[in-house]
This record gives sequence, C-alpha cells and structure tokens, in this order.
Amino acid sequence: MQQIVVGVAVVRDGLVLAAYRPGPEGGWEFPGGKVEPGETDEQAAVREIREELDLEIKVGESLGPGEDISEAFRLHVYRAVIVAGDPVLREHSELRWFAPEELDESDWLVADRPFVRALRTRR
Ligand SMILES: Nc1nc2c([nH]c(=O)n2[C@H]2C[C@H](O)[C@@H](COP(=O)(O)OP(=O)(O)OP(=O)(O)O)O2)c(=O)[nH]1
Repeated sequence: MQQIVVGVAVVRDGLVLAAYRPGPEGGWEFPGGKVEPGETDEQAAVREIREELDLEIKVGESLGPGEDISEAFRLHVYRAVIVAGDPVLREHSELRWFAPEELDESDWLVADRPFVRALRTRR
C-alpha cells in the first residue's frame, strides 16, 4: 500500500502558492506532506499548511486522480483558499505566487506536473 502525500494548491487572487524543494531532484511543489493514520486527506492538508505556513485554509476540489511519486508514495492535490493568515516561510527554502499562465511544468517535481497542467487549463 502506498502512503498518500497531500499537496495543497493554495489560491489567492488568482495566484497559486508554490514551495521550492531543494536538491538534485528538487523543484517547485505544493506545500503539504504525508497523511497520517486515521486522518483524511483534508485533515492532513489543514494540519500541514498550519505547520508549514502558519495559514488557516479551507480545502476545495481535488485536482485530479492521484499520481505515483514512487513505490512508497502517491500524491493527491487539492485546491484551497486562505481563511486566515499570510504564508510564513517556516520549512521551505522559497515560496512564490504564480499566475496560471506562468506555471511551467518542467520546473515542478515530476508527480506534480499533471496537477500543474490542471491548474493552468482549469481556472
Ligand atoms: N509536500 C509535497 N511532497 C511532494 C510533492 N510532490 C512530490 O513528489 N512530493 C514528495 C516529496 C517527498 O519525497 C514526499 C513526501 O513529502 P513530505 O513533504 O512529507 O516530505 P519530507 O520527506 O520532506 O518530509 P518529512 O518526512 O521529513 O516530514 O513526497 C508535493 O507537491 N508536495
């Protein structure tokens, strides 16, 4: 059984928030993390975004079917809107707001690319 990693596409004023994961296999990703036992995707998304960015969010629609990250992990991505706060750089090396037309899949982690496409084409 793969463990689910939840990525959150936080959208504000038409822009989507991306976090940079450094390293040789690095790239832009959606803030988020592993869903813990007993948690729903939505609960994990709320917890991770609170921990990583000090933001309160409302989780919205799924951006499509899951994508394999590896044998061990599978990525689910949801849209979300901010209920309170401004993103704080706590765990990531860099945060950036992208307009949909600025999104370039090749700068993103491989598993994220179909979701990036969905964000660019499905407004
Ligand atoms: N958070 C996040 N992780 C992603 C995305 N795409 C993607 O391939 N991953 C991968 C990177 C990691 O190998 C894996 C787990 O993510 P994580 O945020 O829990 O990773 P981590 O290893 O830095 O965290 P941790 O165990 O130290 O808490 O998922 C994404 O969009 N967001």
